[in-house]
Amino acid sequence: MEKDSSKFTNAFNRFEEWRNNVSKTASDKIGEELNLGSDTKKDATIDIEKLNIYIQNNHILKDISLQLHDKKITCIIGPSGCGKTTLLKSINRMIDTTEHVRVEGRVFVDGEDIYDKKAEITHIRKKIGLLSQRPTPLPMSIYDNITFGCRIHGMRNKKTLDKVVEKYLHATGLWDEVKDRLHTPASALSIGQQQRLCLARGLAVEPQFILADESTSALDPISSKNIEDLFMKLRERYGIIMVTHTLRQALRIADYVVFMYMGEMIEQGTADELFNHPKHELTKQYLSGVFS
Ligand SMILES: Nc1ncnc2c1ncn2[C@@H]1O[C@H](COP(=O)(O)OP(=O)(O)OP(=O)(O)O)[C@@H](O)[C@H]1O
Repeated sequence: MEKDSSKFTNAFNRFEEWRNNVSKTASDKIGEELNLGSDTKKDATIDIEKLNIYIQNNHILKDISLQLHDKKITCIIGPSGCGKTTLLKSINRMIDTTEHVRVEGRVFVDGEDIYDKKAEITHIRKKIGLLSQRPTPLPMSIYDNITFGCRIHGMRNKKTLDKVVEKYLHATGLWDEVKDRLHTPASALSIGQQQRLCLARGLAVEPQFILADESTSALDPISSKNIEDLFMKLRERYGIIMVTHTLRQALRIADYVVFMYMGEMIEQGTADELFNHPKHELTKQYLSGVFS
């Protein structure tokens, strides 16, 4: 049995090495092309205070208090059904789209209580973009996908919109791949390209935070690595909060980790604290594969 598992680990490590080599060119290019300009953006935080969420009277999130950091990647991990996606959706009020939901507690984004009666949802979602599990291009051209949010927020000038399209296609390493077909349907792009386009669309409205819900799980290994590399670059400017099922992915990219179990936040800390010195027995069991 031990022999089998070491065979598996060796095969996995060889696969990772291959993937790193194959994706190196693409990832170098993203590094070169990602020019987001000088960073004058002030650091923001997300403060979650005693958040409880009930769906159809089931207590889904239990008394979560947590601070999420700007310019860092925080990975939310935990077994299936523990509430990771619900937590993510509660941070930009996507949870409001769930039927029979009740929210108690408060979520402050850059000091603003997003559950305050006066809070404006469009404004909140502009501050906190969401990248879903599967790419969700709008049924329109590449160009219109990127400018969609900007137009909603009142940007009309054609030259400014052209600049936005070029900037964020560069930022996501897509410019060279699509610059000659900006006005063709986004649906014709590969799945990996579509996911980068969705990220470019989210970035174009200048959010403070990016939420990513297993955003690489539907992608092939190379496209998945490209998105990971992008996140590593983007954290110079944005706070990224990412739900992942893959512990190896969290190990590769997380600055902070939050471990959840059955609706509760069991443990949180820096990646080093949580992976190398977990305090809670449940965290230790989860990391060692006792349950998944
Ligand atoms: N719209 C809904 N109606 C009823 N129950 C829901 C709804 N959305 C989520 N739940 C329940 O809330 C709990 C948490 O779900 P959630 O999707 O947040 O978990 P998760 O940790 O992201 O799971 P997974 O890793 O499998 O995606 C689950 O028991 C789920 O069945």
